[in-house]
Amino acid sequence: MPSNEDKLQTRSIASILAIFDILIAATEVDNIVLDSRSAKHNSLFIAHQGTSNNGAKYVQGAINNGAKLVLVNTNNTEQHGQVDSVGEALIISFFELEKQIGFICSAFHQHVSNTLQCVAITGTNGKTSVAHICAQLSASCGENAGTIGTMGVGFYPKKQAPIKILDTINTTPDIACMHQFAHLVKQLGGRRLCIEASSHGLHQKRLSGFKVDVAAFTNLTQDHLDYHPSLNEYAKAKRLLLKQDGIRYLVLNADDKESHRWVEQAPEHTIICLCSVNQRSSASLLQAYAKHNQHYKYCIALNPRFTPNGSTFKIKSSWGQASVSLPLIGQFNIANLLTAFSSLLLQGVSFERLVDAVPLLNGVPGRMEVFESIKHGNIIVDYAHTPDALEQALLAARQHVTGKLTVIFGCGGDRDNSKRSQMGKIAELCADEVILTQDNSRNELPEDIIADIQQGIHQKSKLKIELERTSAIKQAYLNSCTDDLIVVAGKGHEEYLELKSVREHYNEREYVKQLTMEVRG
Ligand SMILES: CC(=O)N[C@H]1[C@@H](OP(=O)(O)OP(=O)(O)OC[C@H]2O[C@@H](n3ccc(=O)[nH]c3=O)[C@H](O)[C@@H]2O)O[C@H](CO)[C@@H](O)[C@@H]1O[C@H](C)C(=O)N[C@@H](C)C(=O)N[C@H](CCC(=O)O)C(=O)O
Ligand SMILES: Nc1ncnc2c1ncn2[C@@H]1O[C@H](COP(=O)(O)OP(=O)(O)OP(=O)(O)O)[C@@H](O)[C@H]1O
Repeated sequence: MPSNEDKLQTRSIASILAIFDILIAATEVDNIVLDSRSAKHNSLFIAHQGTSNNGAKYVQGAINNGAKLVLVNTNNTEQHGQVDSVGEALIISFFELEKQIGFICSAFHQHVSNTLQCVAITGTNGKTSVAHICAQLSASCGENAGTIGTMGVGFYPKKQAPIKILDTINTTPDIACMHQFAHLVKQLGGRRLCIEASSHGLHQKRLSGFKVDVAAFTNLTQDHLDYHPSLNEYAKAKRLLLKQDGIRYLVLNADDKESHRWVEQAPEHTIICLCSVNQRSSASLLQAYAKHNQHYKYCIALNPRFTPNGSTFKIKSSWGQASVSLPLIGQFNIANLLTAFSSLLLQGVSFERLVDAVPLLNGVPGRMEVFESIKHGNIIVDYAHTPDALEQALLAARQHVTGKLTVIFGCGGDRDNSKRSQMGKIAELCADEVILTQDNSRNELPEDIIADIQQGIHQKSKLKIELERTSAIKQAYLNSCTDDLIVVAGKGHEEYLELKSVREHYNEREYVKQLTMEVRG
């Protein structure tokens, strides 16, 4: 496998600049970066206007790190193409640079996104799950697929175990990284790319120049109100995905009322697939609707039955119907499956092959991941960190427990604090015991965050507080019986705890695995 450092087949930067009437001598750059800290020998650094800073401040830093070429914005047409030198580096002024960053990065990477079947997923919850389910199904059906999102850049080769290529800081990385990572996936033999489009990423245009074939929307509930001024603005940011280049298909969650606005604003000629895990009534309505409108398809799940390890249900769709057994916990994973399934059907993957691939699915690490125990209750490690996700996770867990359901969670610091008491309320309502602990408290005191969560909890008899996360898990575990279930929410796959702005190593999945094994032995 090529490492991230390997040189990719890229286009000459001089030929790209020539499109904009900027003529420079043949100059080879190895990569394009928007962050001076990632610049290396032979990089092109593009000074991008961010939300709080302008990349122009970091030109010298990029040059110190080895950047050979730098593009900086000018609003003066006469300065367009002006070249200054600093040591051996060239700094080129570019008129309205911001509008062309996507094109430049895309052209440098041979417009790779045009050559991949790209599925972009947005929504408050389920993006990572859908992206990974989609890539896994694709690989099982014989088409290698890559993923870009919260879990970094991944690759699902057909007939082999998935590969983690690299970690990313953001769910939706910056423009230069998006094109570069897509190129890596292509280089590994990827035919499909499943990407997570976060509301921040869409609002900050991190998908500029990226061609998307299928846009999928999972759901909308409250999150990120520290960044978006209102829920309406947050919803609008998500709908920016509709403006992405190349969209031919939309996959929408018909059970979420926000989907109506997606339908209203859908680009002309897109084919829309409506998914539903709701009751028969809505399902037959969708079916009838799709029959009378050639722009609509449907994909619905009927009669779900929950088993200890997942669910069985019938899929009815514009492409056919079949009974399936899904080895993932929770009703929301049925919805996630339908979204991934429909995206692939729209792109021409065979219904029968997809149906055969469903029982082979593996869960996404840290998403409703069950650690079984013989002597005590099982533990589920989950990434729920929004009110809706916590509710869905606990409702799902309830379907798999006969004894006591305990939830252990905290909330992140320096982020939307209005969700804290709501999460407290949901925990009290859906679990028998609530243990509050620390999450990534960042610059806040964990005690203050816990106090905010407690505002939503009235039955104090249900409540325990244990600041130290592993102690909270251990205590709950040792006090549990075999028919009890413990859900530890918030950290999922992450391998750190961010306290006082310092990231300490912390791997909850490893800890829980050890704990359940130790006591077993
Ligand atoms: C608030 C926010 O979204 N910030 C993101 C944003 O930063 P920014 O626009 O403020 O960048 P900036 O600091 O103004 O810098 C401007 C430019 O200078 C560059 N720079 C900056 C510093 C430096 O030393 N050298 C340098 O070259 C930056 O790379 C950037 O190109 O653009 C950066 C590059 O794309 C992101 O890394 C950064 O994410 C920060 C780390 C972050 O925490 N973002 C979170 C809120 C986020 O985006 N989350 C979503 C997922 C949300 C979800 O869970 O659904 C995500 O997609 O990750
Ligand atoms: N379709 C869904 N609806 C509601 N909750 C969901 C759904 N899918 C997953 N969840 C819950 O949300 C949590 C996060 O899931 P996932 O990582 O797939 O979402 P995400 O949108 O990628 O989140 P993030 O943007 O924070 O990375 C899961 O651990 C689970 O508890």
